[in-house]
Amino acid sequence: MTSVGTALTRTSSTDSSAMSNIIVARAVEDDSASEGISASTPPTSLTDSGSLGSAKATTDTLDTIHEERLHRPKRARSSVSTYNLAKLAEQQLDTAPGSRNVSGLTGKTLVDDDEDEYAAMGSKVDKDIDSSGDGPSKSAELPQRRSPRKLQRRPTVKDRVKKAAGKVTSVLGKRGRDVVQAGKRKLGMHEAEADPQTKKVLKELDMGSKGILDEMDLSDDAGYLPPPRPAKKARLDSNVLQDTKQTVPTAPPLKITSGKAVKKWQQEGLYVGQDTHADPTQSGSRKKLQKKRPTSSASDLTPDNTGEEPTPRKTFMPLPMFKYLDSTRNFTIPFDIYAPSARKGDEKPKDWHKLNRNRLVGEAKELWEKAEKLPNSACVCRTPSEDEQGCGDDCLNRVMQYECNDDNCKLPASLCSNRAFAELAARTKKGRAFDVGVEVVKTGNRGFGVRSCRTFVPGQIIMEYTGEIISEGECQRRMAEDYKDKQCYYLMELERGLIIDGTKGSVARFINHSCSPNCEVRMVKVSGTPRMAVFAGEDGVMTGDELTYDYNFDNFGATKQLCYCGASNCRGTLSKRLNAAEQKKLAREEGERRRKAAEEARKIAEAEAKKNLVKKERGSGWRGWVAVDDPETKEKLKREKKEREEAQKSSERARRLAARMSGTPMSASKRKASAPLPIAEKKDAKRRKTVHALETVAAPMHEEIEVAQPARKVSHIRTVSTSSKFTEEFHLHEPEVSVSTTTTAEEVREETRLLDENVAMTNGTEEKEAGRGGEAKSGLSRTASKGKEALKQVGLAVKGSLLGLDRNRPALGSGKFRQSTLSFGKLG
Ligand SMILES: C[S@@+](CC[C@H](N)C(=O)[O-])C[C@H]1O[C@@H](n2cnc3c(N)ncnc32)[C@H](O)[C@@H]1O
Repeated sequence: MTSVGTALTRTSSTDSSAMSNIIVARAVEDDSASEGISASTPPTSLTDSGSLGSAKATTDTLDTIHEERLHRPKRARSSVSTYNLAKLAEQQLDTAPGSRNVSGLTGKTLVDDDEDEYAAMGSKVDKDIDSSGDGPSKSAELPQRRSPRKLQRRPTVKDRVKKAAGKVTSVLGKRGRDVVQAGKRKLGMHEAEADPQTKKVLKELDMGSKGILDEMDLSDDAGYLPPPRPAKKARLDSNVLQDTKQTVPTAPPLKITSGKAVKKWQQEGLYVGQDTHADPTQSGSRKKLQKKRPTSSASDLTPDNTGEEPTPRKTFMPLPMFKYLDSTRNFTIPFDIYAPSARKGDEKPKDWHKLNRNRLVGEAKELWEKAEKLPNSACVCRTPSEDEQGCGDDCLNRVMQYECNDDNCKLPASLCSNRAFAELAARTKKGRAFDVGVEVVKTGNRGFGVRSCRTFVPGQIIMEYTGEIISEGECQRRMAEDYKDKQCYYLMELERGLIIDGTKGSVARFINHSCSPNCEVRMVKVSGTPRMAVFAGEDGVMTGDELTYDYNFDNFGATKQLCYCGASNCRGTLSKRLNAAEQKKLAREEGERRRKAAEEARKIAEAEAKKNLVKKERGSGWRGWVAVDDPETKEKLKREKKEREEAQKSSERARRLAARMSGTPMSASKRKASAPLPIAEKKDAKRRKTVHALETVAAPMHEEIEVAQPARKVSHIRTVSTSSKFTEEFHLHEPEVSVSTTTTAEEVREETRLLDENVAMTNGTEEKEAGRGGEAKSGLSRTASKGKEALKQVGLAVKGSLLGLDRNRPALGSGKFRQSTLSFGKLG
């Protein structure tokens, strides 16, 4: 490629556009020259008609511009192949250097009248492309040879701007440096005149290797650089404002844009906030929405094209998607995003004939026609203030259950709030899911039901209850014959003895009953015709809620259907709502029933508490083992024991014991007659009975004086028995006490008293138990028999001994006594 020397300027950074933006400044001698050539940038593609017609366009009048505004110029598409313009320019320069124009191609623009030149250019291009081998020949794509008139392109916005300005501007930014500088000076962007040295540097900087210009970022630091160019739009605006005023004061105002497509940001969807300015109900036409919405741009605060206040862009987090929702974390989808919808495969109601309009059936027709015409109603509501609604609660039409319309209401529809059916008709006309707003779904235990797919404000109409309008007679017949085996009835009283049978009817027939409903059904006369509709209750309806109303069911049959509404105030059955007096009576009865139940519960609780108290007082009788190595504990135990002894001496029991020992036994019957035994004693008495039976065999003269004690840890120390004396020594560890039994009656008594409390001994099982104890067996058996013998001699009998050694530790002196009884008795 031949270098075009210093005259070439590169203004774009991309390869393709770099080539297409080449201009030959050599041909431009001064500012006036630039006027002549105006926007004669070589075509960047075959379809870039803007370039082709540019020369002609500059001569058009403003009138033409105005006309042309009706037709938007087509923009060049980047996908279309472009000429190798550098090469073309090179050839043109070589072949006709003297006749080059600013495009550097032919010395004339492509739309020059000289047809031969045009043809030559076409063949040149063809040849050039073919020979380059870059791809298929583009000759087929070349503009067809046509009259110069036809080749004129429509002026673009830029053209119009230039025209309006009257002189050439730097609209396209594709001028030689001189032209650009001249243009800048014209725009008041004065550049300091560079000295020759600076010019040289600039020249060098402008030149890249191989004659291709590099795009340079020349910072202001250099001192000789022009001030930064204002944004293109600003330049355009200032140009137009300046130049239009001066040169074409009569020109009609032109809408000037930068020519760039404005990025339109989505206003709804996953990544945008929820309360959009757009009404989602109107979202059918994308275009409409776009118009409604303020145009936003990348910045968060961007003034829109309409010149309104900047609209802050919503920066909410996106909705959680995919994996996040699969996790076990509970997540509630915001109501205005949540869009429940029946799924594929969900059960659908069968045998349902949809009927979206009321249909008069049988004699109902006659009744309807014969019926006295309803009197007309008219309201006199005043125009509401800004924060009010027209035709509110005191609207005469509303009170009379009439819907307002243009005949009976003076307010315009937009200000009247009593036009529910009109609103419904407008909303459902489109028939889209959101507008309809409900769907039929299967419930757990109440058959099908109706779910809301959107929100409804309190009192808003949701849907009409339609079906066959029948007479009361027909209703009875259907109940008795047609529906006798049915579980569900869809009959609703309309008025004047007419009934709507929704068996064939609208979706409203599927609405279930609730004792705490979120909707209500009301009759409204629309243009004199009574119609039923379901309205949102006083709390409104949220997306996903099941719609319910109170059936206030008149149950003629004997059996009442159970209600599964689950409300806290559920009446239990699908029955009639009670009036105030009935409710009062019911409440009274309910109160009484509750009071009785509470009394009963209190009694039971008291009895239970008593039982527990007795249990607690009685105790378990087992205290468990206590370690007595600690001297302090030992001391404490001794002290406690002494206190107990003191207390017992003066106790009733001690007196009785003393009485017995002194030979005045109390019979069991007498004892019974006296003060009742404490529970522990009762238990002991039972045990004594057993003991007594044994004793009867062994020592019939014996009188029991000892009772059983729970096992205690006892160390047997020594048994000494002589003919006159029976001594056994043992040590009781809990409570800490050393016991020495003696043969004397006094000593035995004393021991007995001590043992009464502390020592556990076996009765009757001693030999058996001891038999397993090896050494203990002989020793203890012997001791026992000797002891008994000795006691006999001193007038005492002993039944039982220090036996019942622990099987695992049979050695004498270290055994643990299990439950055992030591009985002493006086020989008769
Ligand atoms: C007008 S239909 C409602 C739609 C009905 N669930 C269906 O599947 O066609 C009335 C019937 O629904 C059932 N139903 C409605 N609400 C109910 C409730 N709260 N508890 C039990 N059954 C109910 C009863 O069988 C009743 O006769």
